[in-house]
Amino acid sequence: MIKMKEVHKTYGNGVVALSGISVDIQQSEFVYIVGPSGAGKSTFMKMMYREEKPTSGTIEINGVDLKTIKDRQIPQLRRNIGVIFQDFKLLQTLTVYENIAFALEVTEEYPKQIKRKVMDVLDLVRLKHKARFLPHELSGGEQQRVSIARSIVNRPKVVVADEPTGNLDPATSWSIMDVLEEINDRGTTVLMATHNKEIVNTVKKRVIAVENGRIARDELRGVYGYES
Ligand SMILES: Nc1ncnc2c1ncn2[C@@H]1O[C@H](COP(=O)(O)OP(=O)(O)OP(=O)(O)O)[C@@H](O)[C@H]1O
Repeated sequence: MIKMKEVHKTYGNGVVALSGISVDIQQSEFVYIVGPSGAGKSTFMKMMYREEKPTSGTIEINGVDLKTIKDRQIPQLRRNIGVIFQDFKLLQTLTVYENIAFALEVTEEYPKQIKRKVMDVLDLVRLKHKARFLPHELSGGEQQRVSIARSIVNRPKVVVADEPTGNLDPATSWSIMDVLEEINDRGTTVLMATHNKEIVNTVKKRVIAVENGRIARDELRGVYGYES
């Protein structure tokens, strides 16, 4: 479902962030992207939702070639790919409910359907009771669960999570991991860039290690393999 072929990325300042990345990821896989700081993990993730374009090479998601896609088709692409960030990126003036509904309204759904879908995902992340809260009234873990709910409300086939536990304490990180595993069990492909050694070494999944912009390891049920 995700095919990267010989992907290179050189930023405008001349930094080579990725070189010669080729990888195949199947529907329903759970993949950790690990590697030292500055190795190219975020750049790899940004390619998936076309925040960045490759300098050369091809990326295909669900048969759609991201290189030839037109700008006006990007919103459609992004509805098929849920994105979760380390810093949640919730809209601070909107309630939990509104933050999630916002992601749906651009798809022009009926109000009744919007309500059902938002409450369903809030149920999944165990936050139905906080639907009317504002982001600043929630803990970090709760905010991340809202952002996960927002990322999956359009039922994307792929969820891309860039350091989703980076700002959270260990116990909260495990609860986020539970939610991501549940989404994955329902058939969604999950790509998670992380520095969380304990999670990677405990919840065994495919591990793709990026070092100096290249794939250094790609192992099923792999290990974190770095000191921190
Ligand atoms: N927008 C940008 N413009 C120029 N250089 C960039 C840009 N974004 C990242 N880089 C550079 O590309 C390289 C890879 O960065 P990237 O953020 O992908 O690494 P990372 O593995 O995610 O790091 P970390 O674990 O610290 O988040 C780094 O050398 C970084 O400085």
